[in-house]
Amino acid sequence: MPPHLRPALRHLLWLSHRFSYLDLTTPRHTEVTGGSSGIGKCIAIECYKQGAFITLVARNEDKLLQAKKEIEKHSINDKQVVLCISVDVSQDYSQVENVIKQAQEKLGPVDMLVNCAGMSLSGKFEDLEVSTFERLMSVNYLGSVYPSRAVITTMKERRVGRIVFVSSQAGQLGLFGFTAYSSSKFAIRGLAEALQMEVKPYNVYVTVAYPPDTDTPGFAEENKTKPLETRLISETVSVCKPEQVAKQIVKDAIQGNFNSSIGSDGYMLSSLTCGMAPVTSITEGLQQVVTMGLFRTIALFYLGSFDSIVRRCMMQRAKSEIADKTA
Ligand SMILES: NC(=O)C1=CN([C@@H]2O[C@H](COP(=O)(O)OP(=O)(O)OC[C@H]3O[C@@H](n4cnc5c(N)ncnc54)[C@H](OP(=O)(O)O)[C@@H]3O)[C@@H](O)[C@H]2O)C=CC1
Ligand SMILES: CCCCCCCCCCCCCCCC(=O)[C@@H](N)CO
Repeated sequence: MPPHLRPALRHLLWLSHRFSYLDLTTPRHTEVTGGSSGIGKCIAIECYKQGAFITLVARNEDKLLQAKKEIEKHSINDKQVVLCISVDVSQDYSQVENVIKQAQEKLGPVDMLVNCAGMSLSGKFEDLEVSTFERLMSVNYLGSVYPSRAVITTMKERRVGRIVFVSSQAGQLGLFGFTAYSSSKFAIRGLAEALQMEVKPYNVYVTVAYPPDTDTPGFAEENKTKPLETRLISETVSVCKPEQVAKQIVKDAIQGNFNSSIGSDGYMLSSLTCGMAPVTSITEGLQQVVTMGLFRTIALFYLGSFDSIVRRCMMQRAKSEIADKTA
């Protein structure tokens, strides 16, 4: 057998025997950044319903307390705890490390970390402030690095752990209006792929979720400033409920799947953009191999329609400018 075939076969064998289910009823300590609103709050509820202990991380204390109350309604036993931590995950690493240490002293080592704190701002490249690029990179990217960095050593030592990153469909393709947002979400994928290769031998599994537009307070905020082009392009895919997105993310995370996506567009996008991402099952790998050409063909049609939306909007604007001048 050629020598390079041997590790490949070993990998296949490992895939077919892999058993890495994380049982949240044990109970597990799950920490959710951005857990006070939207997708993060629904993820916390989903884990709580399965018996986990929860730490919520976000800045605004009122929102945290309100979310805590809402989550506690779903308890399945009277030992369950919801802890709230108010911190900005994007500012100071030592502060993030400190508060996570305090949470671990109270509820034990973190078994699952969900990096869901994030924000989106859209606009044409030249209209976005330079500070917006810095802000989105620090919240969406560094805000995922800091908490992960703070828990990874203990996870490796214990040979237990899940790290979930919430990227976006806009972290799989670049769209009009998302120069600042998309790049911060693409960055997460690079981090996740590299980290997964490092921690897999320690039984720590990384999941990257790529949700579509989801009906949350953050989405409503984003829509206030969305360019027409961005709105029309993203309307190609329907808006999801945060509960549905959260269910899928938690399911993929406890199964140890690297990729988590929603719906048929989500499935196609993830398959098409799998690149050198780690593969979690033989079926997944086979599906990617078989569907690649077909999905690229479908994608060419999508790209054509996106380009024509952009061109139409440009012509429309030019027309109304001329009308304004002549009026
Ligand atoms: N909704 C959507 O359409 C989609 C969202 N996503 C991603 O999912 C994640 C959640 O989105 P969504 O539920 O809509 O967002 P929301 O705006 O509803 O909630 C965001 C949460 O993150 C917290 N947060 C924001 N900034 C910080 C910070 N610097 N430090 C600590 N906590 C912070 C917020 O609390 P506080 O403000 O009090 O700090 C809040 O709990 C984001 O990463 C987003 O990019 C991905 C695809 C689609
Ligand atoms: C075979 C190929 C299929 C291609 C399908 C392409 C569909 C593209 C639609 C992209 C929508 C972008 C959602 C961003 C959501 C987000 O992150 C913000 N809402 C955050 O607030």
